Order: sequence, then C-alpha cells, then structure tokens
Amino acid sequence: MKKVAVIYKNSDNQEVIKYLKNNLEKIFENYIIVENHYLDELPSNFKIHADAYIITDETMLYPLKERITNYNNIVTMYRSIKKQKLYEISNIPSNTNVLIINDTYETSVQTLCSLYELGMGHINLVPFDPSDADNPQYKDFKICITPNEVHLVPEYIQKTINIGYREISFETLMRLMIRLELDFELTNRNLVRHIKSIAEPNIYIYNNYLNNFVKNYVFDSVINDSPTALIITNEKYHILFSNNKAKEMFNLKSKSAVIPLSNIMESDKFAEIQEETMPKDGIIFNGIQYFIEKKPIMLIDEIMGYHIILQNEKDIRDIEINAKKMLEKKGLVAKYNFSDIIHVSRKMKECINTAKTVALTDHTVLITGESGTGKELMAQSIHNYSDRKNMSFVAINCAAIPESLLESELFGYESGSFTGAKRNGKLGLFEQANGGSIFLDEIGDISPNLQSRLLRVLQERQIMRIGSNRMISIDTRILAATNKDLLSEVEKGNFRRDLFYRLNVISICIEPLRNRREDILPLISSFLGAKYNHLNDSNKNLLYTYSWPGNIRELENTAIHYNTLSTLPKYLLNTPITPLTINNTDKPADSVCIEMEILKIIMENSQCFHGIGRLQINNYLKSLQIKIGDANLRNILQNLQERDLITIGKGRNGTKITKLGIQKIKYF
Ligand SMILES: Nc1ncnc2c1ncn2[C@@H]1O[C@H](COP(=O)(O)OP(=O)(O)OP(=O)(O)O)[C@@H](O)[C@H]1O
Repeated sequence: MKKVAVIYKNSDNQEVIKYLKNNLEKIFENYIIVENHYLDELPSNFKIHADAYIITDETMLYPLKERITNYNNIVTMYRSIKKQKLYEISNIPSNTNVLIINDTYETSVQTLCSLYELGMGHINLVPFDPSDADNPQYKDFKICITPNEVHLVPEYIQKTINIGYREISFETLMRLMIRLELDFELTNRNLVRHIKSIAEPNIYIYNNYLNNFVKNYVFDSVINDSPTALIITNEKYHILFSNNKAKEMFNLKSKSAVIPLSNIMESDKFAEIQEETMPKDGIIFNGIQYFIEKKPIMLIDEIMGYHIILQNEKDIRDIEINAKKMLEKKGLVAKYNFSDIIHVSRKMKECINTAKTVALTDHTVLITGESGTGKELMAQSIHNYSDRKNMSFVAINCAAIPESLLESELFGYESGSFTGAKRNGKLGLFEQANGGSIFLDEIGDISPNLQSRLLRVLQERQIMRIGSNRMISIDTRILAATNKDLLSEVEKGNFRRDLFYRLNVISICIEPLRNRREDILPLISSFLGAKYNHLNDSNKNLLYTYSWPGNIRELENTAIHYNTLSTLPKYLLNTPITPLTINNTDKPADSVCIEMEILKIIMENSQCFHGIGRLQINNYLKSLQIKIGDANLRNILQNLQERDLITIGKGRNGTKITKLGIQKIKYF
C-alpha cells in the first residue's frame, strides 16, 4: 500500500478535506492510504514521509521544501466540477454578471479560473471575498455560483447555482498514478467512472485516456483471455508480454520481469523457434503438440521483436467452435449440409455433385428451381462445404423487402444519410457477409436500380454505403436463387442481360419433385419417421403420383398433417390421379417404385403369347441398378398377381401383364 500525504494550508474547511479524502480512497481503493497535513499546524522540524504529496496550491512549494522527503513526487491538486452542473451554467444568458462565492477570496478566484478553463466565457464572473462581504459592488448581482458555500450567499442574490464540492481533476489523478507507479489496470475502472462524471478542461488528454481505456479493455478481453498462447518478445527473444494462456503453459508469474524465452523452454525447442520458418509439425511441450506461428515486429527495416503464437489442435477447434457460436448467436450461420438433402434420384445426385465441385471455388452460383424445391438448402450446403464455412452466411429474400429498405439492408448506410437512419450508420449485409457468403433469394424480383448496383458489386467486388462516396472492398461469395426463368425475363426486358451473365457463372437447376418422383417416398419417410409404416399402398401411390406444385415444402406440410391426424389431407385424397408425362429412368427407392419398374419391364418385354421369365426380369432390374434378389422378386410377382396386375404362367409361358396392369402404368 502506498502512502499519499495531502497537504492543505490550514484545517479550516474540514468538510471539503473529508470529501477529497473520501474521493481519493474510493478511486484508489486499498492501494493507497491518505494522510492529511496542515501547513500552518506542522511542528517545527517535522518531516512528512510519503510516496507522493498532494498540495492544493503551488505557493506551498517553497515552505514545504524542508518538510518533505521526496521533492520530485509532488502533485498539485487541480479541481473540476460535475458535468451536469456545467450544463446548468452554460444555460445562463450571455454577458450576465455572476458572482463566484467560495470560502476565501483566493478559492473564489480559483473556482472562477476553473470555470473559464471549462469554457464558460460567455458570462462575466466576479470573485467574491467573504472577508469583504458588505462591499456595495456585489449588491448589483442577481446570480451566484458556489461550491457548497451556500451559507455565504448574500440575501440579495436571487438565484444560486450550487456546483457542489469541486472534484479532483482527471489530470491530477493521472499524475498521482504515475508518481505512485500504480498499476493502471487495477484502478482503471474507478478512474473512468470518476472522470466520466466530471468536466475536464484538457479534453484532448481526457479523450485519449478514455480511448486507451477502451483499447486496453479489448486487449485484455480478446488477447489476454484468448484460448491461444501469445508471447511478444524483443529482438533478443526476451519476453515482454505473455497472455494468460502462455503464462499458464510456461508457468510464468503474472508480473514476471523481462525474462529470456530460452529460460522457459528446452534449448532444442528454443533453437527451432529462432529459425526463420517454423517446423511444419509443430513442437511438443508437456506432451502436447503445438503449431507455432512467428512474425517479426518491424520498425522500418529493423526487427524490434517477435510475436509468437502457439496453438494446439484443441485450441484451434475451440476457436472454430467459439467463432461458430458467435455467428449462430447473430443468426449468421448455414445450418444445412449436403448430407441433409434427402434424395435417391440421379438428377439430384448430379446436382449435388456439381454443387460440391463449385463449392470449392469462389464462383458466383445461380440456383434455379420452383418454389420449395430446396434452393436455400442447396445454398447453405454449398457454403458449409466451402472454405468459408466458419464465416458468416447471410441470407436475404429480395422479394420480401420493399426496394428502399432492401438497398440499405444490402449496402448499409453512413450516419445521418437519410431521415430515420440510425445515428451510427448501419453495416450492410454484403459487409456482414465479408469472408463468408451472401444468399440472395428471389434475385429475379429486384428492381432495375438495384440490378445496376448489384452489377457493380459483382464486377468490382466493392460496395459503397448509402450516403458515402468511399468504396469498401468486400470478399463475399455470392449465391443467388430464383424461381423465375431469368433468361425469359431478360428477353422481356425485366432483367439486365449483363447482370444475368454475371450471376449465371455456374448454374444449378433443381428439378421439381414431380420430375424426380423417386425422391418422394424417401423424403416422406424421413419427415414421418416411424409413422411412415402406417401408410398403406394406396396412400403411397397417391403421394407418388401427386404433382406436388409446392414441392418439398408441400410434402413437409403433408407429413405434418399425417403425423397429427393420421390421414392425408383431403385435397390430396380427392385429387384425381393424373397420368405422368415424365420418362423416369432413375432407380426407384421404395417398393412402390420397384413394383412399377417391374410392371414396366413385364409390359415392355412380354409378347402376346410369350411372357417374360424371372431371370430376365432380374437382369433388367440389375441393368437399372436395382438389386432385390430372387426371393424378393418372387414375392413381388406373387403380390402383383394377387392384385390382378400380372399373370404368372407356368414353364415357358412366363409372366405377362394384364389390362389392369397396363392401366396402372398408364396412370402412374
Ligand atoms: N432434398 C431435401 N431434403 C430434405 N428437406 C428438403 C429438401 N429439399 C427441400 N427441403 C426442405 O423443404 C423446405 C423448402 O426448402 P427451401 O426453402 O430450401 O426451398 P426454396 O427452393 O429455397 O424455396 P423458395 O423458392 O420458396 O424460397 C425447407 O424446409 C427445406 O429444409
């Protein structure tokens, strides 16, 4: 604990003396002890021993010369006033005569000077002398300002502004801290709280201090508490700074002096760190493998030190998880992966293969397909398969937001650029997605004005906020989607041709569900879970043959309906079975599809008199990549016969399709 001696001229104003002592102790907590002394009461030859001395007036320096042990550690106490009171004073009309009343003429002058220093030059301040209180020249004053000396205010004063006891100024406190070599970290918070409430004439130092406080705070929370070990050394590899993780790893004391890096690690490891390139496989400390990154700290072309980062695999994983969590909190993540896209159809497989290849590049992708086919699912999967997976994924539906708003959402704006704009401006989605991907859904619906702004972004990879004339470079991967036929929109003049070609670098077209029916039952099975087994064949037939204009979204709703009410929606049950127009060659995934394939094979390969044999049917199935085994096939054929869809002849007669079977295919 450090000792601070506060020396006053006399002990007259005990209230103020007590107030200031309290103030100091509140700010510096247990790090200092305050002792008050009064110049006019010091016994002769008495010397004051302390780590720092505070005097209230520079004229005290001379009489104190022989009294104090360390003449260099003297700080003059300057005082300031509460900000709130200053606002009140600044509201006094210009050129008003105002009396400044303090306990002595000198302190009145001091208060007056503080007020002028704080910029209150618009009023005429006159110091009051309590020992000459009856002086007729004071009688014309109507307003006075006093630091808590209300009892001295003469009766003729109509308005008194009591500014309370004056506070110890920020500059005084800073000087004291330096003299006492106090750790700034320990007292920073109290000091910031104190100075935020007082007015400060030296606004430059004051702001600088507050800015540094913020910087240090960030430094502390980001660097000191980082899960990565960080060490900063001078050019001789003597440690100047180590964060908490590094301290823990190398057992460094929190306030250790500058120690050589070679003291805390084995010589062969230190030798490796001194090399220009770090070992690829890292270095083992305490049985754990660490990857090391070393960067020189340069001053022009001279190395001043090194910045060394040590990370083990778990740290790296933790960092990734933390970053992901942060993005999740902000809703800036892509949830889905390719493995979430349920499919068996060849069409979808081809789509996913293309998407996986393009995901590894930075090309713009245009995903087309009817509504509800899974375009956003595809976009999210592309993002999560790409190198940008740990960065943000920002999705916006361009059709759902009015044009004026969409522009500011996408590009952001500078402060005060339009009425209603937020005071601090706003970060646009392109900037938010920097390093990651932006998904522009329903791109076919954007206005001509936005089309041309977007074209510029695609061409220059730069954006300009609304109300700004500064270009900001962005590294955002663009994924766009539309359910419109963009080319025909181009022909109609609704969509810019140049933008179409910029977007359509790689296009992925997701077929509607009715064009890849093999996916229907696997999808419904995944949505229904165990309840899928409750569906009877005619239900499955219905699902399989329905045209699904709402695609997978509609199928999802149907699954919810069935799960809740154990029946398919009425509109579906009442839908007449429509004949299919698609020539479907994909591998069926479910018994219904397999049955249909078998029926088709029988129909196409049985002549009027000769049917087809089981072996032949199986060979055809194998050529379609359907492997079901002979026993299975026999059961299916048996079942089809029981339903009068086929006849199984004996011997060479083979299996033939019935009229009913042909009808079934026709309407399937
Ligand atoms: N193959 C699939 N497997 C599983 N779920 C899917 C599949 N395709 C789509 N979905 C689901 O269907 C719903 C609609 O998908 P999504 O929103 O990606 O479609 P979209 O084409 O972007 O629709 P819109 O054009 O209306 O924006 C989502 O809940 C999605 O998870």
